[in-house]
Amino acid sequence: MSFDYDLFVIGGGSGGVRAARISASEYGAKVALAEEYRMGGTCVIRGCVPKKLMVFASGFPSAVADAQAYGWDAHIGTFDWQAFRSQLDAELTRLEGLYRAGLDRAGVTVFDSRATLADAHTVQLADGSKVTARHILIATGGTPVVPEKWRDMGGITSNDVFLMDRLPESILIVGGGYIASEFAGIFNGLGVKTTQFYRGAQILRGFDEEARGHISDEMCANGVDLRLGTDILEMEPREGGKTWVKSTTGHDATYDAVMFATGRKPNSDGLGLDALGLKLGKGGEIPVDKFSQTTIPSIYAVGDVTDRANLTPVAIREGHAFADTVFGGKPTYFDHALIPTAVFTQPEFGTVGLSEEDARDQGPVKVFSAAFRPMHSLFAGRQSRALMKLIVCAQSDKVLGCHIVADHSGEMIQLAGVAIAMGATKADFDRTLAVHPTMAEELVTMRTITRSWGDQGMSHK
Ligand SMILES: Cc1cc2nc3c(=O)[nH]c(=O)nc-3n(C[C@H](O)[C@H](O)[C@H](O)COP(=O)(O)OP(=O)(O)OC[C@H]3O[C@@H](n4cnc5c(N)ncnc54)[C@H](O)[C@@H]3O)c2cc1C
Ligand SMILES: NC(=O)c1ccc[n+]([C@@H]2O[C@H](COP(=O)([O-])OP(=O)(O)OC[C@H]3O[C@@H](n4cnc5c(N)ncnc54)[C@H](O)[C@@H]3O)[C@@H](O)[C@H]2O)c1
Repeated sequence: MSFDYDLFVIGGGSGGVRAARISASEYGAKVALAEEYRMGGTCVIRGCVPKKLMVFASGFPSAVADAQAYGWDAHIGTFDWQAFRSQLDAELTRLEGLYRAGLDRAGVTVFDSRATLADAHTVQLADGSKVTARHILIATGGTPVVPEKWRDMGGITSNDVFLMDRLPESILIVGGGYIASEFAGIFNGLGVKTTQFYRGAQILRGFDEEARGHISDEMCANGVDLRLGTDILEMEPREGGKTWVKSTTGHDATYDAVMFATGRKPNSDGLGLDALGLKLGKGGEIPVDKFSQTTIPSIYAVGDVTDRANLTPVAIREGHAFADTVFGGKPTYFDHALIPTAVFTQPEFGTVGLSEEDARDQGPVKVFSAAFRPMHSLFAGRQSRALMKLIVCAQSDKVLGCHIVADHSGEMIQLAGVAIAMGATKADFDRTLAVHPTMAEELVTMRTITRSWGDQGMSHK
């Protein structure tokens, strides 16, 4: 049977673009890709990139305050959201152009259109036309979810933040995950009166508990009004686009904006998968095997739509592995076991491997933990503390986890991730010479065990 293309990719985000480019340029496949919004997907257009630029923008007031302590006659002035936004828009347009150019160079045909599946080898475009392909890759990403009760009440999500006409004077952020906690720091840093509601006991569920507590203390000290064990009880739109909210703890206030960062769901609705007999998971994710293949052999899926680990580098690796497997003749899969990641809260959180809680459930561990006031902020008179933590298997001496709460910890954790992926032991860390004076030197100079857990009978895998 002959097809129009060897591969049709649905979705021009991190996973889809990588898969399309590698399949076409390295393996000579005839590839088409459909994108319904803007090339680059969530990461480039409304995720990692604009978010990180907002993190940078929000860091200047504290940098200027530090500058004063260092002897500079420095004053911050006011923040011009419109000026920032036009720079931001121009940068995103530039990056979008680079993505398009990359696809073009690789010889990928691009359809600026929504695409759905008509059958196991046929894609239907928004204008009704149909295109056939030997393989179809679904890389449609995810979308923010607002709790049903509060939809249509004027709340915003991370998709809307980058398109705001003006900076709100006050904001309520609902949620305790990556997005809520990052944006609480961003808005607070930009001078917006920021309240965060999280219904659970501590933000950033699933991460190391000591690190979560440390971040939340620092966020509060920086001025975020973080209310734990708190959710929205009642909500009403008010004049001038404001919103009145009553919390489950009896507090009520009117906010200029309410942002829901209450999770994301895979973009699998309306793709036509049901009709093909492809059953979705409970959260709408497309189930795949380790090679990203669905139960229909010609259809694969990568990235957030599969809800494995919803991070850009993961989507890219999955997309690349797909191309190597299907067109490169090298069966390859991405192992999701050890994922270094950073949460761009203020202070930043870099983390890789097991939390203290997960590690001690699996066997005996030694914990090395140090909280201290780093030189840079100490001199500036700030009280903020950094946290460096290593979780070590008591039997093998292998470092199982590393958790850093400090400025630039995302940069540090990238390198700690290399050592841990290589199976480094605490002794390997210890015999590495310190780089002085840095914060990271603490990672190779912690000699005293802070805590030990478990009997000495078992060892970690
Ligand atoms: C606010 C925010 C901040 C983030 N920050 C980080 C970070 O700092 N670091 C990190 O690693 N990750 C971060 N992420 C997560 C990261 O953005 C995602 O994990 C990553 O973009 C997933 O890539 P993907 O290819 O699966 O999907 P996406 O990048 O979402 O791409 C999917 C594309 O498919 C298109 N599409 C959907 N349906 C169709 C259809 N039927 N037809 C045609 N096109 C379609 C969409 O328009 C979209 O462009 C962040 C996410 C958000 C929301
Ligand atoms: N720095 C990064 O790498 C980065 C940054 C942003 C996002 N991401 C990725 O995007 C994913 C999604 O981020 P997210 O923060 O939207 O999701 P999340 O799942 O991490 O957090 C959602 C939060 O909303 C809360 N919540 C859910 N339903 C609620 C309800 N009905 N009422 C009140 N609270 C509710 C949850 O308890 C949780 O705290 C992340 O898991 C991550 O993989 C990564």
